[in-house]
Amino acid sequence: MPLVILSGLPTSGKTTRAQELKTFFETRLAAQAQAQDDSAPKTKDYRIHIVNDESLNLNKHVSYNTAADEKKARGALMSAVERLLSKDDIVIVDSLNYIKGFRYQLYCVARAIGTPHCVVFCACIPDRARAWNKESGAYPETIFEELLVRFEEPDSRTRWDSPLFVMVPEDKLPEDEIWDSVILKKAKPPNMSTVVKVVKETNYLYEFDQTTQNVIQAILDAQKSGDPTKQIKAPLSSILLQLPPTRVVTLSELRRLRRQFTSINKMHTLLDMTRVAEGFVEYLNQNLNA
Ligand SMILES: Nc1ncnc2c1ncn2[C@@H]1O[C@H](COP(=O)(O)OP(=O)(O)OP(=O)(O)O)[C@@H](O)[C@H]1O
Repeated sequence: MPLVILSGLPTSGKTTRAQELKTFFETRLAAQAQAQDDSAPKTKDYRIHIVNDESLNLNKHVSYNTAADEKKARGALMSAVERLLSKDDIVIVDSLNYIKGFRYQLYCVARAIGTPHCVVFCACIPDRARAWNKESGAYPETIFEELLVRFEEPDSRTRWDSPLFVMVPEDKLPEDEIWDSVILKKAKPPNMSTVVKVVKETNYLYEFDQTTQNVIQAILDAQKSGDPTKQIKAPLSSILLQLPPTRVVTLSELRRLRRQFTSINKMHTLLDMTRVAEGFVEYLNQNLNA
């Protein structure tokens, strides 16, 4: 049965999704068994496993410390997948899976035993994942920031990242699409998130630049004409921008923060422009008022 590879930034909601997926598979498989044959034994003849740091007794504060520690942790993950995956076992790999070469190796394990696979990408803006990490204390701050920079986002154009299901924390799990592609193994039309992604990639950086530039322009306009203590409504953002009340923000400062925000986020080509604008406003609120 299939291998489901989760991928996402640290503390972006992967384990939450893994549990949701497990419950979904259990419910749907049980309903299917019931519908097929009422006299069928009620015991399940399939197993569903979540492989993650917790199941492997790995400590995030240690596993990502050095390249050697990471290699060891990835080795443990890979061995568990190789041991568990079979025609009767669904394996959900709940880990960052942020290196494309590693996702390729996982895909090869599924191929080797002739079972389908898919990638579920938990897309989440870095600021939100950062806030969740602060709350949960899952990763030390420096390790969190390093992982953010190194993250290699899944790309549905590669065979090992396809089929790819992309969702932000608010999205409903695309249960039927996942079921069709990895359990029923129907030939899959590109899913909506994939289509949206491909369209976006062409213009993404241009739109990203325009969106963040518009936020900066809104600040400059407000500073020129208005009361600097008021909150500014920047284009596309429902989150208000709060300027520091006691000083004027310079253009070079804004440009520097925009460069930083761009370098952290430009890889995340799945964000729509509303999220980019709001992410940038939140980033400015944090950094201008620190
Ligand atoms: N949709 C959501 N809404 C609100 N909070 C969420 C949501 N998803 C996850 N969280 C919170 O974010 C934190 C991290 O969630 P979770 O453990 O699922 O992430 P993860 O990506 O598996 O983390 P890790 O990288 O540590 O394995 C938790 O404190 C959880 O409560």
